[in-house]
Amino acid sequence: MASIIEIKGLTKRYASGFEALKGVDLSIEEGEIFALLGPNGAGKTTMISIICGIARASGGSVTVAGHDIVRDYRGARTAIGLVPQELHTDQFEQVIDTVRLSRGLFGLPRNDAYVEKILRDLSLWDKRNNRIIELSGGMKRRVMIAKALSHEPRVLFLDEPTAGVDVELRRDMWKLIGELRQTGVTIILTTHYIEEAEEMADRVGVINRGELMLVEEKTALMKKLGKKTLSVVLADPMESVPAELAEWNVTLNADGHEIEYIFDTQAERTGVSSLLRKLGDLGIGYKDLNTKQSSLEDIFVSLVHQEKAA
Ligand SMILES: Nc1ncnc2c1ncn2[C@@H]1O[C@H](COP(=O)(O)OP(=O)(O)OP(=O)(O)O)[C@@H](O)[C@H]1O
Repeated sequence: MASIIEIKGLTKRYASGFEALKGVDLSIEEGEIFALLGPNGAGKTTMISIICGIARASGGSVTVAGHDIVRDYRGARTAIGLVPQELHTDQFEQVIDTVRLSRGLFGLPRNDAYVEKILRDLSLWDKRNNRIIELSGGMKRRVMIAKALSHEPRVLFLDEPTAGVDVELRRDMWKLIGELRQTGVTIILTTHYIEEAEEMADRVGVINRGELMLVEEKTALMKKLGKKTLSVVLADPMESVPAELAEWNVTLNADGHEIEYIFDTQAERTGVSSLLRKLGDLGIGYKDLNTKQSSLEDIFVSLVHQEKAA
């Protein structure tokens, strides 16, 4: 797949001297959904702001659809739709007018059929004549997306698309973003919800303290770094974990019916069979065994720990 964004050696030092980006290299492929995942203050918004021409880089280069963001700002910016973290738009304007206006700001001729399509895609067509102030929070967010799409960009940036929204709305947003991808637009979203990256992204970049710690296909990331948890459902409850199981570092659940063992699927010896043998030796019977994959949350926590230790 061809890349649509090329970021090389990107740095950002704020006037305060704070280094928010410390040499980021990243290439985004056309048509993918890329999640930039990181804790508060990691540098996600700074990176998006630079790519979108809102903030100036201190060093490095970025091209969007082949246009250098500094030398050919207009070309780069035209290829981008940005849905910022904060919702700002004229509250008294009608939905359809605000979307038409956004398109006009890019110097494009009026195109009622296209505007109708995006409003329909975003389930806003029925509300097209409403003033923004009359819409619910979720609808307002969708208006921001419609505005960002109004000039037919090739890349859509969503800066924390579901920050502060309830679970139901978050699921709607995920579905919507999945549908937008079907239209061929490349989507880059920032999030600190691991669940969100896990749900939607093709690839995930983990950023922490201005450094891109890793970029991986989501499934490969899960496989590579994923640990698994083995749950052993006991035939009879235990009061405490026998000393003989200390080397596996197992935990006993509150009612004593289940023990859990976390193991590395990539390790030469996972410890699973030796644990089960030991249970047999100790005469501890079990009724069921389950394993489950660790989430990105676990992966992220272990990455940050590894970095701290280094
Ligand atoms: N104008 C500024 N001047 C100085 N420091 C800044 C400025 N803007 C951001 N920073 C700092 O740069 C770092 C990165 O901020 P940024 O907003 O990019 O993080 P983020 O990953 O988007 O975080 P969040 O998830 O909280 O939105 C933070 O430590 C922040 O305090």
